[in-house]
Amino acid sequence: MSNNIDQHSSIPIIDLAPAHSGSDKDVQNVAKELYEAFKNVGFAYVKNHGVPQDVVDEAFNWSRKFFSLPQSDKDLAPHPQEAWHQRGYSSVGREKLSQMVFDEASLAAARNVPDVKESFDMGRGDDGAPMANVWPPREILPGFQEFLERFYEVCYAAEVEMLRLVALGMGLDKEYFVEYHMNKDNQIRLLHYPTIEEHLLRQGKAERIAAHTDFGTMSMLFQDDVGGLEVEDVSEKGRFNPVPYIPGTAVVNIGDFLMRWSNDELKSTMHRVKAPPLVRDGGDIPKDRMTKARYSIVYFMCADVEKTVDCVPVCWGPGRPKKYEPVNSMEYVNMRMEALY
Ligand SMILES: O=C(O)CCC(=O)C(=O)O
Ligand SMILES: [Fe+2]
Repeated sequence: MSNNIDQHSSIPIIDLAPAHSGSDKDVQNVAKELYEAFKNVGFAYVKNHGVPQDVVDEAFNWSRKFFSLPQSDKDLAPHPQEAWHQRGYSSVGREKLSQMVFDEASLAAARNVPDVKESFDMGRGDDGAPMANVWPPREILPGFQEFLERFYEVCYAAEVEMLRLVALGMGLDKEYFVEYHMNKDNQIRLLHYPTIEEHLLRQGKAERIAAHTDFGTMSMLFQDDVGGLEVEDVSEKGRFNPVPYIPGTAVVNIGDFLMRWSNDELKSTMHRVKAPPLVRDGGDIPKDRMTKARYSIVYFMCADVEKTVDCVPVCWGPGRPKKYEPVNSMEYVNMRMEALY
C-alpha cells in the first residue's frame, strides 16, 4: 500500500528498493503502487529511483555554475530559433508555457505574464540524434558537457526500470514500454528561477512556470528545497496543492503522450511553480522582499521519434473503445513544442 492517507488526492511516496533486490512478489507490489499512483494522481515521489544522491548533487552544482556565468557566456549556447529544437540556453522570459493554446493572439496574450526562469536543454549527442545539442564553448565551463552526458545515461537507466515497473503494474509484458524507448530520445532541462520580488509572484504579475502538463511519456524532476511546485488536485479542478521537497526522492509524473497512449488511464496532471509557501512570520510581506532562487532539473522521457503508438492493449476492449488515433511520437511532441516560443 502507498504511504499516504488519501491516495486519490495526495502524492504517494514509493520506494523502488524492494523491486531492485526483492522477490517477484516485491517487484509486483512496487509495480502496482506505481501504477495506482499514476492512475489516481499522475504523480509519485520516488525513492531509490536509481540516480545516486551524489550524482544529483553534482548535477545541481553544474547547474549553479552554468547559470552563474555572465549573460554573454550563456548566450554563446543559444536555443535555436525553431521552437521544436529544444536545445541550449533560453534566457529569462523567452519561453512561455501555455496549456493547449495554439493561436497567435492567445499566445501573445499569455506572454504578458512572463515566466521568470532560464533554462538549458540537452539530449542525445550521437550522430543519429534528431536534433543537435548546443553546448557552450568547452573552455567556458570545462567538464559541464561531459557531466551532463554521463548524467543522461544514469537517468536513462532509471527510466528503463520505471518503464518496466509501470508495464508490470498495468499487467503488460515488462518490456512493453521499453521497446518504444530504445533510442534515448529524451531531454534534460536545467532550470533556474532567479530571485524576484515576491509580491510580483503572489499578485500574479510574474510567474515561475505557468500551469501546464508535460508532453512526453514521463518526467523525473529533481528539485531543491526552496518550494513552490504545486500539482492540481485530482478531485478539485483549479485547486493546487504544494509538492514540497522530500529528501532522497524524485518527483515522477506522467506526460500527455502516455496519457493518450493509455486511453487516459494514466493521468497527466497539471502543475506549476509559484512563490514558495508562506511561512507564518506574523506580518505582511514587505513590498521589496525577494524570493529565494529556485533550481530544478527535469529529465523528460520521450518515445523514440520514429515510433507510432496505438492504444495500449490492456486499455481498451469491449465497452471501452479507443479514444484516440495512433500518433507518431515526434509529430505529437513537435505540435506541442510549437506553442512554447
Ligand atoms: O521547476 C519545477 O519544479 C517544475 C518544472 C516543470 O514542470 C517543467 O519544466 O515541465
Ligand atoms: Fe512540467
